[in-house]
Amino acid sequence: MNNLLQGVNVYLIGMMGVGKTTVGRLLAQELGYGFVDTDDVIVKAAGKSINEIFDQNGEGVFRQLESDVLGQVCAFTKLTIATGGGIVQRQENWSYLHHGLIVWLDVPVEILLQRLAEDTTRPLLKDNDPLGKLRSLLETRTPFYSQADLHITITAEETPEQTTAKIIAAIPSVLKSHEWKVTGDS
Ligand SMILES: Nc1ncnc2c1ncn2[C@@H]1O[C@H](COP(=O)(O)OP(=O)(O)O)[C@@H](O)[C@H]1O
Ligand SMILES: O=C(O)C1=C[C@@H](OP(=O)(O)O)[C@@H](O)[C@H](O)C1
Ligand SMILES: [Mg+2]
Repeated sequence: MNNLLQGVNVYLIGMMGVGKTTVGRLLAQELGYGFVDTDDVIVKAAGKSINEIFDQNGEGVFRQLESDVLGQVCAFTKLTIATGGGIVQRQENWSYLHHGLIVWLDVPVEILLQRLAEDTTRPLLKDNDPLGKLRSLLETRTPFYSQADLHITITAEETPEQTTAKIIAAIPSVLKSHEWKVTGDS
């Protein structure tokens, strides 16, 4: 698989809680790739949590940091990159994402809510109606997520390992048609 990808980066996109960070780490191991989480890089660079960035500096500052990080990581190869759920909403980010293979992880919002019920690290979910918030974010973002090269739907019972295997099985189907023109006769 690694040979087939020829070092092309893999970007995981999708709603908060779909498992981009969890699956991204596993996928990187399977591919023999490095792993980067854009949220982690932002937190380290800013020296504060995502909640603190949103509270003290505002979402706009967070989004600019996110674009800056994405612009920097896309200069590297052999990376699996877990992005934040809102990265797709800035047009400029797509010019970075399209350097690699983009995988949309898609989980029903009811499952996302269960997974994130006790979570306090996602500022956008501090809402009186978190399910409504997730639904409305998904509605806004679906046209963007749909631009991914691969759409992986995930069921309630699926483990991160199973999702990782599904992504790996699906990658060959998109490689040949893609603009990086990854070569290979078979
Ligand atoms: N396949 C899965 N099944 C059950 N829980 C999962 C699965 N994948 C991720 N989780 C859990 O859901 C939460 C969000 O996962 P995370 O990887 O941080 O998602 P994202 O980076 O997309 O926001 C974490 O608590 C994680 O342990
Ligand atoms: O959906 C979003 O806008 C966000 C998702 C978060 O990352 P995850 O998708 O990894 O949860 C994080 O970037 C921030 O809280 C904003
Ligand atoms: Mg994450």
